[in-house]
Amino acid sequence: MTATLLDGKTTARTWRAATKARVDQLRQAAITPGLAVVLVGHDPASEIYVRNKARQAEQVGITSIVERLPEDTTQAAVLALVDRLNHDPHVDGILVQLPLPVQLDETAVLLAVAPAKDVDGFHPFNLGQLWSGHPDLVPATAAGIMALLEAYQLPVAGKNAVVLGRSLIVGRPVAALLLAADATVTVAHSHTQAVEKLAQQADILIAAVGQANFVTPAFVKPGAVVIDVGTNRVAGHLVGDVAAEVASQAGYLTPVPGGVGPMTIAALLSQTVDLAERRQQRG
Ligand SMILES: Nc1nc2c(c(=O)[nH]1)N[C@@H](CN(C=O)c1ccc(C(=O)N[C@@H](CCC(=O)O)C(=O)O)cc1)CN2
Repeated sequence: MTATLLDGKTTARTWRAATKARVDQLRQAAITPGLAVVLVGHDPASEIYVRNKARQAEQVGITSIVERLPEDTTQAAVLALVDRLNHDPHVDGILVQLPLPVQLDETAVLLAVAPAKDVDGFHPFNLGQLWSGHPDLVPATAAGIMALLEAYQLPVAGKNAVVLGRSLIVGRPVAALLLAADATVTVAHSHTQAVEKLAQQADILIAAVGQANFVTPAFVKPGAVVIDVGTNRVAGHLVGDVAAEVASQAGYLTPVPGGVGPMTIAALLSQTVDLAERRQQRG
């Protein structure tokens, strides 16, 4: 058996086309969606992701502003910028690219983003909505994973899902979304005992640990859906958290690159347009 690959690149392209159609509608009503991206410092991976976000936003007709701040920026300067964006009527969505330089308090910065413009869904208000079973603005990678499962008509309700990793960006929000979709969810992390055995119970296995080739065939129930969220650079190559041999054990598998990554940006753009549509409804 060889796993069916879940093609995030193609699925994201289709999603972006739908998003563009929504932008075209808004533009007829003289509304142009606006996305502000705050990038502090020069993390090379963040530079790539921010460039891709801005380029793809422009391709679907969203105006994107990238606000760059130097590596040694103070907390006060970041908060002042976020406050300005919170009050800018042309900005529908604000995101602060993570990780932030060490001198900055990430929690305080994310708290400063107005919940109604929190297109990344990291504000405690939106996380509270998510965990209380009423997801609204949700973290993009988690939304992208759910959209990919839906695009391939892979059922979630009643399935056992195991999430490897408990990060703010992926593990926690995808666990909440799987729960909201009626899966039985287990979150494993660095202190979890017998993680292989636990993972073997999964119909849906989400690998978001940030360790190349962490998930071997011994983790995978034959036929399981395996979602690889890893973006590890090994000898200049991008590799996931899932070892290549898993392809002969899983039923469905996301490739890296070309799986979850493109879906993350497609989800972000779609959610930016959700916010612009709300602006239109407010009149
Ligand atoms: N504020 C945020 N920061 C970060 C997030 C986030 O959702 N919000 N997620 C990650 C990085 N990320 C988006 O920001 C992201 C990661 C990967 C990709 C992607 O398309 N990957 C491609 C490969 C690209 C490459 O060559 O590196 C793929 O997997 O095919 C998009 C977005 C951390 N920070």
